[in-house]
Amino acid sequence: MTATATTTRTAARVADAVKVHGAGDTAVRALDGVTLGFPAGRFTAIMGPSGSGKSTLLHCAAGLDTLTSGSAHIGDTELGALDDRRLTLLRRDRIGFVFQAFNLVPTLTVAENVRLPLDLAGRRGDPDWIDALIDVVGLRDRLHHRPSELSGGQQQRVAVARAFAGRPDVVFADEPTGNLDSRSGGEVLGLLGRAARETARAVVMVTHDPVAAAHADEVVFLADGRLVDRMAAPTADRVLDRMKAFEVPS
Ligand SMILES: Nc1ncnc2c1ncn2[C@@H]1O[C@H](COP(=O)(O)OP(=O)(O)OP(=O)(O)O)[C@@H](O)[C@H]1O
Repeated sequence: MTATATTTRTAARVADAVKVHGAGDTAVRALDGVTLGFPAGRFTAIMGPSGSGKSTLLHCAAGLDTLTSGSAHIGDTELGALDDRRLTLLRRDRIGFVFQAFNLVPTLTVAENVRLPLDLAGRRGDPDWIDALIDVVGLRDRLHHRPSELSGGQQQRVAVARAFAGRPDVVFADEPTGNLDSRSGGEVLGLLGRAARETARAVVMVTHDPVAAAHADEVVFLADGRLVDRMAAPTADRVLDRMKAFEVPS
């Protein structure tokens, strides 16, 4: 029998990740030995109580912050081995970001905003890829509009297309629907999952919202800086129940 080539590539990962913020009496161990991989083609949500280390994990996995010990990789590249310049280039060329604030440039059109990271990097990019992205996010009839002429949901769809424009290994999203109503938020979340699967990229999202997390292929739960649970094929009710279990009875 021939072996099938179905092994999923791990787009980003952390191993034994420890992050201590501050020093001395005020030191906080925000990550306490997390080992976790984010597969290509999958949408992963990170959940956990306030202060459990979600943002710290996202920032360290994305090279926006450095680990105290352990390692973080994007593809085969270990982030701790890079100097500041190489880390900046890696973030620019191999990682996409989507934030709660859409962060679009108001004077540029939709098409120009999507291409912006490529233009700043002096890269031509892949026109077919960008063309396909425009269809995935459903903005073909808005390409020449400016952000102020778009709804919040449409603006965040532009930000999603921009995050994928440079064919990154992984897209990190930090509360991407925090500024959207539930319908637009649902559209953006559906889009993040579809973009992950159709472009075979990893999408990693931090959220507080069980409804948002239910759009992911898998939810990972942090508590006190540790990975304490994972849930495949999540539903909002199951995620909510799992979150309730973190609440300490008073
Ligand atoms: N720059 C910092 N300096 C000191 N402590 C920090 C810093 N950043 C985070 N922390 C602490 O590290 C712990 C984890 O914070 P983090 O922001 O990663 O948690 P979180 O799960 O994202 O929280 P939330 O859901 O409230 O956004 C918290 O105790 C927090 O107070």
